[in-house]
Amino acid sequence: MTDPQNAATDPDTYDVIVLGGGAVGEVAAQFAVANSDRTAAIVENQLLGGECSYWACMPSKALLRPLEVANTARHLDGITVAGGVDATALMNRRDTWVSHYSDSSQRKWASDTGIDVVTGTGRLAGERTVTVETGDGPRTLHARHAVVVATGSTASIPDMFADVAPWTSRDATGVREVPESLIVVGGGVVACEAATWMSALGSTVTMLVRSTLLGSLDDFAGEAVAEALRDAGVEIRLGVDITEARRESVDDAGGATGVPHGGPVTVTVDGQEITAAEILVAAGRHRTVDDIGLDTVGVTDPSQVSAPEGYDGVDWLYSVGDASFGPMLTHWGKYQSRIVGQRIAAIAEGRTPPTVPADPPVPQVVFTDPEVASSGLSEKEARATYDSVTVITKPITAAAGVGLLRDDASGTAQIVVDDATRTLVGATFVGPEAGELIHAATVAIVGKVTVDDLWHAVPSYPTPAEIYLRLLEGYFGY
Ligand SMILES: Cc1cc2nc3c(=O)[nH]c(=O)nc-3n(C[C@H](O)[C@H](O)[C@H](O)COP(=O)(O)OP(=O)(O)OC[C@H]3O[C@@H](n4cnc5c(N)ncnc54)[C@H](O)[C@@H]3O)c2cc1C
Ligand SMILES: NC(=O)c1ccc[n+]([C@@H]2O[C@H](COP(=O)([O-])OP(=O)(O)OC[C@H]3O[C@@H](n4cnc5c(N)ncnc54)[C@H](O)[C@@H]3O)[C@@H](O)[C@H]2O)c1
Repeated sequence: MTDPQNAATDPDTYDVIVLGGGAVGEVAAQFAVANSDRTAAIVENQLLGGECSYWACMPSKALLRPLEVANTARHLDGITVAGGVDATALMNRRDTWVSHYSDSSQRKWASDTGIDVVTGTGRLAGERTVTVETGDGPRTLHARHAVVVATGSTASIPDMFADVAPWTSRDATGVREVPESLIVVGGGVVACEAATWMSALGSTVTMLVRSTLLGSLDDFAGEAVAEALRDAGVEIRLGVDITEARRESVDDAGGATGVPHGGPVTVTVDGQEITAAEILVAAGRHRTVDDIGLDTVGVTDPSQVSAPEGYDGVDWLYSVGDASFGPMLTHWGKYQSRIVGQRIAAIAEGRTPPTVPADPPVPQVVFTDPEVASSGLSEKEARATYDSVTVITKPITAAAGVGLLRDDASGTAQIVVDDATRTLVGATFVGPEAGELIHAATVAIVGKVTVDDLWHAVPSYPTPAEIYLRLLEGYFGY
């Protein structure tokens, strides 16, 4: 076996090994070697760039943005918009944004950055060691400094749906043949976003939701999205119980995505049968940590291997992104990767790693129409966390700048203030450009800016950001 400390010329020894080459793993490798002669390998068994680049964020937002623009244009007096959705052109746009499912530009980036990509399935095999099943046989890699687990997640398919070969989010984002009708199981972010574009593409969509839409956010967010989806023709059944799912002829099309997986699907929901041409199961995601050899390094509880501290004081093993038991969001995983990469670099160079704030707020944008954006705590979470909070809620159109964006603008803006420190601890916006508005709240929460100081941060007139002024006026009783 190679001695990791004396293997400078061994092609199988790297300073850092990243297991899993999604968008998050790439950033971990990049920051671990930046401005140094350190070496890194990323082990990847599908496309470099991972779920976000080919099957999640990029294709879904490529499909949703033109729909949002068209909807806005339809609601601006003074211009006329002809026609509806050109499904083929929309899917072509999606294909462009996923680089036609080729990772050649990502591989070029890795090569230009001095990072090796080892193609194959990797597993931890003892301390600082990763074995990889490559097309050319097995390889054993050694890490001088660190191994970062960035193996991501896969769609969860509850047992009830296993035999019907349902569509997952990969099929929905990769849609090639639009089913005439579609049952969507779930009321989370994937379900709401996919219902938006599948309905616009011409599918008759029925959402079967066991609780409410966007249940982790304050109620007004899910209610606004439900109303808009219903207006767009989506049937939404909330609080339902699905007891059976069956499909007479299953055909997985050789693993091809976005095409029918067989004949019609029938589900029994609250005792009643519903049949549709296809079914999309959007019931959350399962972290890919079960078969990656964590047991070979003594890890019995994968949730303990987290960014930024590493595992139980061990400074060579980290996990980031969807695999890390944190929020499953690309920007959050990339943030973890910057922290971990900087930490690995600092330790390798004998420096003290940068300090990291304990609980930075997690922002999220749901790209429905209306858009939903949140950062930090919901009202429910804040009330459970702090002794006393003040919640200020305004119609999003209370700022003239929002009303100007589109004639049908509607939605809600909310801030949550901790009364003890008079600082923002959460914000939620529903409405046009909500995703852009939320970053100011994130900055205020991270900076622990008091409402008294925010009062002097003057938003320009007439921009949507004036909604902050309305909220502060509400706080101060004007
Ligand atoms: C439909 C959809 C839309 C989304 N939209 C957004 C959005 O708009 N914004 C947002 O922030 N987030 C969004 N997300 C979430 C986002 O996609 C994930 O948080 C992000 O992809 C996680 O990145 P990751 O690198 O941790 O994991 P992944 O992207 O899953 O990458 C992990 C990689 O590891 C590889 N791998 C796994 N095991 C092994 C192994 N043993 N050996 C070798 N390679 C391995 C996999 O092939 C994969 O490429 C969306 C998710 C979905 C499903
Ligand atoms: N814009 C974005 O940032 C974006 C977009 C898509 C996905 N994502 C992320 O991807 C992850 C996965 O999204 P998701 O929507 O699949 O998960 P989710 O956890 O947000 O929602 C899962 C939904 O499925 C329901 N569900 C779970 N098990 C079920 C069962 N057995 N039967 C019926 N319903 C069931 C839940 O009640 C919930 O409504 C999330 O963490 C999300 O944040 C982010």
